Amino acid sequence: MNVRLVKEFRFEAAHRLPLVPEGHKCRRLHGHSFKIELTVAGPVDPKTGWFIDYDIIHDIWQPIWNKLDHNYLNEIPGLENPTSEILAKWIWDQMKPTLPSLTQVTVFETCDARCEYTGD
Ligand SMILES: Nc1nc2c(c(=O)[nH]1)N=C([C@H](O)[C@H](O)COP(=O)(O)OP(=O)(O)OP(=O)(O)O)CN2
Ligand SMILES: [Zn+2]
Repeated sequence: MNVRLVKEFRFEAAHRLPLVPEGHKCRRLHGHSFKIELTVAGPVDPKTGWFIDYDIIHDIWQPIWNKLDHNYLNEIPGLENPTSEILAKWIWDQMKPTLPSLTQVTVFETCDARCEYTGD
Protein backbone atom coordinates (compact mmCIF):
# COMPACT_ATOMS: atom_id res chain seq x y z
CA MET A 1 0.00 0.00 0.00
CA ASN A 2 1.50 3.32 -1.12
CA VAL A 3 0.45 6.73 0.19
CA ARG A 4 1.14 10.41 -0.17
CA LEU A 5 1.41 12.40 3.06
CA VAL A 6 0.94 16.16 3.03
CA LYS A 7 2.03 18.41 5.91
CA GLU A 8 1.19 22.12 6.03
CA PHE A 9 3.34 24.86 7.51
CA ARG A 10 3.04 28.62 7.67
CA PHE A 11 5.40 31.54 7.94
CA GLU A 12 5.25 35.32 7.67
CA ALA A 13 7.75 37.16 5.51
CA ALA A 14 8.36 40.30 3.48
CA HIS A 15 9.57 40.42 -0.09
CA ARG A 16 9.69 42.40 -3.29
CA LEU A 17 10.12 41.21 -6.85
CA PRO A 18 12.99 43.26 -8.33
CA LEU A 19 12.62 41.99 -11.91
CA VAL A 20 8.99 42.98 -12.58
CA PRO A 21 8.47 46.24 -14.52
CA GLU A 22 8.51 49.66 -12.85
CA GLY A 23 5.06 50.38 -11.46
CA HIS A 24 4.14 46.70 -10.89
CA LYS A 25 2.68 46.29 -7.37
CA CYS A 26 5.02 43.40 -6.58
CA ARG A 27 8.09 45.59 -7.10
CA ARG A 28 7.18 47.38 -3.87
CA LEU A 29 8.09 45.91 -0.48
CA HIS A 30 5.13 43.91 0.84
CA GLY A 31 4.43 40.82 2.94
CA HIS A 32 2.54 37.55 2.86
CA SER A 33 1.35 34.88 5.24
CA PHE A 34 2.91 32.06 3.25
CA LYS A 35 1.52 28.53 3.44
CA ILE A 36 3.76 25.62 2.47
CA GLU A 37 2.59 22.08 1.74
CA LEU A 38 5.24 19.37 1.78
CA THR A 39 4.27 16.08 0.13
CA VAL A 40 6.12 12.79 0.67
CA ALA A 41 5.27 9.45 -0.89
CA GLY A 42 6.06 5.85 -0.10
CA PRO A 43 4.85 2.52 1.26
CA VAL A 44 2.96 2.02 4.52
CA ASP A 45 4.89 -0.12 6.98
CA PRO A 46 2.50 -2.87 8.14
CA LYS A 47 4.15 -2.89 11.57
CA THR A 48 3.47 0.81 12.29
CA GLY A 49 0.54 1.52 9.96
CA TRP A 50 2.26 4.63 8.61
CA PHE A 51 4.81 5.57 5.97
CA ILE A 52 6.77 8.05 8.07
CA ASP A 53 5.93 10.00 11.21
CA TYR A 54 4.67 13.53 10.34
CA ASP A 55 7.11 14.71 13.02
CA ILE A 56 10.04 13.76 10.78
CA ILE A 57 8.80 16.24 8.17
CA HIS A 58 8.35 18.83 10.92
CA ASP A 59 11.88 18.35 12.25
CA ILE A 60 13.45 18.71 8.79
CA TRP A 61 11.31 21.78 8.06
CA GLN A 62 12.11 23.56 11.35
CA PRO A 63 15.59 24.96 10.44
CA ILE A 64 14.22 26.15 7.09
CA TRP A 65 11.32 27.88 8.87
CA ASN A 66 13.88 29.57 11.12
CA LYS A 67 15.52 31.10 8.03
CA LEU A 68 12.24 32.27 6.48
CA ASP A 69 9.86 33.35 9.24
CA HIS A 70 9.66 37.11 9.91
CA ASN A 71 12.51 37.75 7.51
CA TYR A 72 13.06 39.73 4.33
CA LEU A 73 13.29 36.96 1.74
CA ASN A 74 15.36 39.01 -0.73
CA GLU A 75 18.27 39.02 1.76
CA ILE A 76 18.46 35.20 1.89
CA PRO A 77 21.09 33.70 -0.46
CA GLY A 78 19.27 32.15 -3.43
CA LEU A 79 16.10 34.19 -2.85
CA GLU A 80 17.23 37.52 -4.29
CA ASN A 81 14.22 37.28 -6.67
CA PRO A 82 11.75 35.50 -4.38
CA THR A 83 8.92 34.46 -6.65
CA SER A 84 6.77 31.52 -5.52
CA GLU A 85 8.51 29.43 -8.17
CA ILE A 86 12.03 30.22 -6.94
CA LEU A 87 10.98 29.80 -3.30
CA ALA A 88 9.44 26.37 -4.03
CA LYS A 89 12.66 25.15 -5.66
CA TRP A 90 14.77 26.70 -2.88
CA ILE A 91 12.76 24.78 -0.26
CA TRP A 92 13.04 21.59 -2.35
CA ASP A 93 16.83 21.97 -2.62
CA GLN A 94 17.12 22.49 1.16
CA MET A 95 14.95 19.48 2.07
CA LYS A 96 15.40 16.80 -0.58
CA PRO A 97 18.85 15.58 0.60
CA THR A 98 17.51 14.81 4.11
CA LEU A 99 13.96 13.91 3.03
CA PRO A 100 14.39 11.73 -0.10
CA SER A 101 10.69 10.77 -0.13
CA LEU A 102 9.76 14.42 -0.84
CA THR A 103 7.71 14.53 -4.06
CA GLN A 104 6.19 18.01 -4.07
CA VAL A 105 6.65 21.44 -2.53
CA THR A 106 3.63 23.75 -2.81
CA VAL A 107 3.95 27.44 -2.02
CA PHE A 108 0.78 29.46 -1.37
CA GLU A 109 1.69 33.14 -1.53
CA THR A 110 -1.96 34.08 -1.15
CA CYS A 111 -4.98 31.89 -0.41
CA ASP A 112 -5.87 31.71 -4.12
CA ALA A 113 -2.47 31.46 -5.84
CA ARG A 114 0.01 28.63 -5.47
CA CYS A 115 3.08 27.13 -7.15
CA GLU A 116 3.59 23.36 -7.17
CA TYR A 117 7.16 22.08 -7.70
CA THR A 118 7.99 18.40 -8.18
CA GLY A 119 11.71 18.58 -8.84
CA ASP A 120 11.78 18.91 -12.64
N1 LIG B 1 3.92 33.45 -11.32
C1 LIG B 1 3.96 34.34 -10.31
N2 LIG B 1 3.19 35.44 -10.34
C2 LIG B 1 3.22 36.30 -9.33
C3 LIG B 1 4.05 36.08 -8.22
C4 LIG B 1 4.87 34.92 -8.20
O1 LIG B 1 5.63 34.67 -7.26
N3 LIG B 1 4.78 34.08 -9.26
N4 LIG B 1 4.04 36.94 -7.18
C5 LIG B 1 3.27 38.02 -7.16
C6 LIG B 1 3.29 38.94 -5.97
O2 LIG B 1 4.22 38.52 -4.98
C7 LIG B 1 1.93 39.28 -5.31
O3 LIG B 1 2.16 39.78 -3.98
C8 LIG B 1 0.95 38.18 -5.17
O4 LIG B 1 0.22 38.11 -6.30
P1 LIG B 1 -1.36 38.21 -6.51
O5 LIG B 1 -1.90 36.82 -6.67
O6 LIG B 1 -1.52 39.15 -7.63
O7 LIG B 1 -1.92 38.76 -5.13
P2 LIG B 1 -3.18 39.65 -4.85
O8 LIG B 1 -3.79 39.13 -3.60
O9 LIG B 1 -2.78 41.07 -4.81
O10 LIG B 1 -4.10 39.36 -6.08
P3 LIG B 1 -5.59 39.76 -6.43
O11 LIG B 1 -6.25 38.46 -6.69
O12 LIG B 1 -5.44 40.59 -7.67
O13 LIG B 1 -6.15 40.50 -5.28
C9 LIG B 1 2.41 38.36 -8.30
N5 LIG B 1 2.44 37.40 -9.36
ZN1 LIG C 1 4.23 39.08 -3.05
